[in-house]
Amino acid sequence: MSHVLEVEDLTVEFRLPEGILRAPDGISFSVGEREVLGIVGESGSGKSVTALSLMGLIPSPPGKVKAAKMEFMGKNLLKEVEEIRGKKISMVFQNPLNSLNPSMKIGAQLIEVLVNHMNMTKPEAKEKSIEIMKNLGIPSPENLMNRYPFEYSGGMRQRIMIAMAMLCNPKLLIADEPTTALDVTIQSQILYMFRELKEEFETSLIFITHDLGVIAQIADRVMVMYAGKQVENASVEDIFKNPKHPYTLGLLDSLPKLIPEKRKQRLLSIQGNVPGLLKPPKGCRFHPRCSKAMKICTEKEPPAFSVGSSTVWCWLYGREVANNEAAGN
Ligand SMILES: Nc1ncnc2c1ncn2[C@@H]1O[C@H](COP(=O)(O)OP(=O)(O)OP(=O)(O)O)[C@@H](O)[C@H]1O
Repeated sequence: MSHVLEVEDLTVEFRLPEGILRAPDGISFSVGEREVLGIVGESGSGKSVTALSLMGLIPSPPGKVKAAKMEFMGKNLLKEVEEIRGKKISMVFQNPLNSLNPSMKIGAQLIEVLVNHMNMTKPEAKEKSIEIMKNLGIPSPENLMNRYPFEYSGGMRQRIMIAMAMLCNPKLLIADEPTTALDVTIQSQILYMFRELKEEFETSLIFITHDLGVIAQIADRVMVMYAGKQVENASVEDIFKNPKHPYTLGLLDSLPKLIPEKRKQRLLSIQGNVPGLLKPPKGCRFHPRCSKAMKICTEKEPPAFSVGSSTVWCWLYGREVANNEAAGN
């Protein structure tokens, strides 16, 4: 699969009065054409900062983005993000009210994006906006153009934001917890819309959530983050059927309905809290909460280990590799 996005060793450093906070801290990942990469992890793991860094939206100071590679369709995002943002990469946030202008009619907001970014005339922009909303299954788009955001429910506003993000036909859409504020029925409708959109517009998607249930419905590949680090990167099938990292197992434990009874017995529930990132634990950041932690986990940060088609940052798999090597296999 060819990649639209390749990221190597991405770190965002915040220089704060209390010290330096790094989240994400040295993560690498890629997104293939029409692939949905789900990023999952507890609050504060660095999911949003990762997304904002791809959009060039990290406030500086205090933030500084560093990466060995941050390439989007052959362009260096560290240098050329201004030309790409809002056109070839767009983003949808959790709260559409913060992104929509409350005092402007919806139609005027959509038209403005196309006039400014795509050099369209107003009639062309109006026609295109209506076409995109129709493609996304938004009911009565002509009528909607003459209304204000407050006249619609949260779910409909989020649909409008998705239409707005799709106006310039982006190759990559980043959605940061876009369904978190919505009730479950509306949430599945919006997830369905994202799935359709991928096919309709041939767009790749980065979908950020703290909810593995949502990941199960939308992602092809999953990056699990913990305290600024990635701990596992695997296909959605492997994450659910053959999870590797004790943290992934712990997250799955909170989803009893999706897990066969037998496996549930050996899963761990995650005790404790995500550590403060100003002074993260030495070695593996998850070790203070991990029932399988070994001495090495408290001393040395785990490198990436390939296990089948998954990549996992955990010494449990390093031990296997080390033992195999010692046995001469
Ligand atoms: N502008 C900023 N200045 C200082 N620190 C920041 C800033 N933005 C984020 N951080 C810190 O970076 C870390 C990662 O935050 P981030 O918002 O990416 O987490 P998250 O995984 O998206 O969590 P949530 O699910 O709560 O949004 C947190 O410790 C946060 O306090």
